Amino acid sequence: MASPAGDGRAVRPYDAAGVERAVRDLLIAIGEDPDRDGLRETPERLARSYEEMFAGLHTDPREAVQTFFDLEHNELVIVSDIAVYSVCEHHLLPFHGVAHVGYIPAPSGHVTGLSKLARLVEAYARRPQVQERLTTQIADALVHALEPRGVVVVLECEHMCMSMRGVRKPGARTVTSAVRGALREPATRAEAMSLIRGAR
Ligand SMILES: Nc1nc2c(ncn2[C@@H]2O[C@H](COP(=O)(O)OP(=O)(O)OP(=O)(O)O)[C@@H](O)[C@H]2O)c(=O)[nH]1
Ligand SMILES: [Zn+2]
Repeated sequence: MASPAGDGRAVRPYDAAGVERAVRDLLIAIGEDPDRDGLRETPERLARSYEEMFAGLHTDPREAVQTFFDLEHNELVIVSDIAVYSVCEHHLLPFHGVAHVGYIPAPSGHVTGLSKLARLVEAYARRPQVQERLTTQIADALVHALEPRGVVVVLECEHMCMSMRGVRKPGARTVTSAVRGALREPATRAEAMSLIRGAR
């Protein structure tokens, strides 16, 4: 156990061979033949896919926000409709949708590159997640990196575990938000929410 991923957790290195073995066992357990033509390379493919989809376990996502600009802007900056693809930790099925990320820089705080907000979303999304934690982690990482006056993060996602199985309600949208600092004030929060809605 080593390499803390920015939140104090000890994380084992990615074990591709272990994933391959597990996927082969899974195929057998569901009643499939892992040696038939179409499935022979599936354990290796899925091991490669998981390495990509769970790469955020092995990085400190906060490193995504380390480009700062010396520019004065004391009002809202919002990047909306950032595509989100993550995996729910309950069923290991995808959830996907969009993130809207905004902040108000502090006079003495940092302004970062716009793409860095999307990189931050991406880094935390590439872990087994629940939508609430993903939302909170993005907001708290921005507070930590930028020391802004305020932060707002809104995620709107559809969970495949609710669409293709279980309750089977395709199209149901889960909306989560995390709001910090000055953006908790009703007027500022309302402005942010109307800008997010207006961008749609
Ligand atoms: N709060 C929260 N719940 C989630 C998230 N992703 C999936 N879930 C829920 O996790 C719950 C797991 O419920 P369980 O009763 O343990 O599992 P289950 O029998 O498969 O539940 P069903 O999905 O209702 O069939 C379900 O209600 C899912 O909808 C998420 O990001 N946040
Ligand atoms: Zn789920």
